[in-house]
Amino acid sequence: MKIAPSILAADFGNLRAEARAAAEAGADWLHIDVMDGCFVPNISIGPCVVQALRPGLGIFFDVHLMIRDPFSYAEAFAKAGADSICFHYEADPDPGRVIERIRSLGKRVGVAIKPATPAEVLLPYLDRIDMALVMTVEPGFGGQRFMAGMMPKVQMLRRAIDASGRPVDLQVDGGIDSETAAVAAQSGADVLVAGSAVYGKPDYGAAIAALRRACPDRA
Ligand SMILES: O=C(CO)[C@H](O)[C@H](O)COP(=O)(O)O
Ligand SMILES: [Fe+2]
Repeated sequence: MKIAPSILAADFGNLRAEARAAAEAGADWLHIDVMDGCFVPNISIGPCVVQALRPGLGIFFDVHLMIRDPFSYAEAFAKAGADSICFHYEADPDPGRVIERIRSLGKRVGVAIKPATPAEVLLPYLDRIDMALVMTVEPGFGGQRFMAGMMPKVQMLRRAIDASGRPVDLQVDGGIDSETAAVAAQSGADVLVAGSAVYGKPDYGAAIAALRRACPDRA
């Protein structure tokens, strides 16, 4: 199980130290939420912030693009130091061309689906992506309640990924805490994003360890 703290819940006045603290506390990936005020009703950070965080920080940068036109912006995030670029299926009428674009930039590629989007839309792309992301909140804000109703989508994708034989990560994002981490892991997720459940706690190491402990062995 990989734990990916989301810096959306970090102290933005202290972002470099916060990113480093999560890495030193045992995080596997750093989840970086990018919001444009168009695709979602909130604005967070852009490529220059990703670039500012990169020097001296070896942790895997998992960039979650909640923006319109990911095709055009992928290059800026790749140059800024993203390791993985995950865009929303709903953000481009031709997700295949965005996948190819990110791949051509030499980055790992993920595709995310909003709660109203059926998981079946991802099936045609499982042969060419590195990660599928099932949102368990409406994208746009941290600190929302986990939507357990998304678990059948996670279960279906777990079966499809296993059947494909490809190493596709299955990420769940939104409302993860010790209780919901167990639910997501049991459903087949292998990467958990956690904003408030890490950055909202006084001890990041203990918070990450608690999430890991909550997950059953299968995960
Ligand atoms: O993509 C996101 C919101 O759109 C965030 O990654 C997510 O909400 C994490 O925050 P929390 O764990 O507090 O729910
Ligand atoms: Fe996210």
